[in-house]
Amino acid sequence: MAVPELIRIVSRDSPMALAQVERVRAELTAAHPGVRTEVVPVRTTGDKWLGDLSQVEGKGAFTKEVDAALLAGEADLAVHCVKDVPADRPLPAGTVFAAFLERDDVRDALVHPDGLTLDALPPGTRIGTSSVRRVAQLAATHPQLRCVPLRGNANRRLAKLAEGEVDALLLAAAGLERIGRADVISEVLSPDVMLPPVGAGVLALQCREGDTGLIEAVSVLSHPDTHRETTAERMLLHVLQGHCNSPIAGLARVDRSGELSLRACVFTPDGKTRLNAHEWAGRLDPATLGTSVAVALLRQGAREVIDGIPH
Ligand SMILES: NCc1[nH]cc(CCC(=O)O)c1CC(=O)O
Repeated sequence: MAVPELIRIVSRDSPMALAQVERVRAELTAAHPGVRTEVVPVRTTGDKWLGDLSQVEGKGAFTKEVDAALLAGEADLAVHCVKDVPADRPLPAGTVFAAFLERDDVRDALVHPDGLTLDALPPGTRIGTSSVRRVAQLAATHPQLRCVPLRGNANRRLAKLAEGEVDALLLAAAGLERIGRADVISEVLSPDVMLPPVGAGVLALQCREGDTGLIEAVSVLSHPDTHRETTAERMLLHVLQGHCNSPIAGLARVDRSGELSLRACVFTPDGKTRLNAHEWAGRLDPATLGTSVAVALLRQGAREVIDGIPH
């Protein structure tokens, strides 16, 4: 196998994204000593536009410019948070996932300056989050709290918290760890309290379809159980065909015996309706499990819930 001498890696230019690239570089050079890597940072629409994401044309606000650089040949390998890669459509034509890295923490975390936990927050506490998934679940379990729209990368959100624009934040624990700020976490929320989004904590490596040498070289970084979980979760989302305003959560897990299961929820924005499905794969392959759980949710009325939300 001819490993390319130089691999140019494209990614968003946020501190979290660049930390992700460093992990990929470290894993690549460990697997292929002697390989050189170069970083090609790009700023995406999602980084530039700090308003409502549903007002940005189409999905993929955090991936479009990265994919374009890959397709234009300005880089050879793209690093994405799977969570930010649209699952309702195929990957951009001419590109493929070459690997899913071992999954990090999937859970959301509460950041409160005085270290309070979610249940201890006083009524009216302003929680900075623009995630419809977080807002819906919080509305259901903690209606006394107030969600305030807040966008921008994790570092900017922490700055806004410090400035007093909000009283607390909900952020992915994995993201905080990546930027070296796990110290601000006051509580890591169990998936039973806050079910994570599809693809939480997973990094994907994407290549040009024809780049077979690179695809083969990069595929050694792939983590088989993460691949199974991610495949089930993304198929769920593909079948459900949600939109930017539809709160959907989904978490697949491979347990100690190697069994794959998938739990997923579809909510109304106020959290008052919560459709729930949980299935074990048994003899089903991961993608078929994703379809099966989606169909279970559709039978409970997920289509009507999703289409009934303005977008
Ligand atoms: N939408 C931004 C984004 N994309 C992925 C992560 C977290 C890390 C991950 O799940 O891979 C975050 C930040 C957050 O939600 O706090």
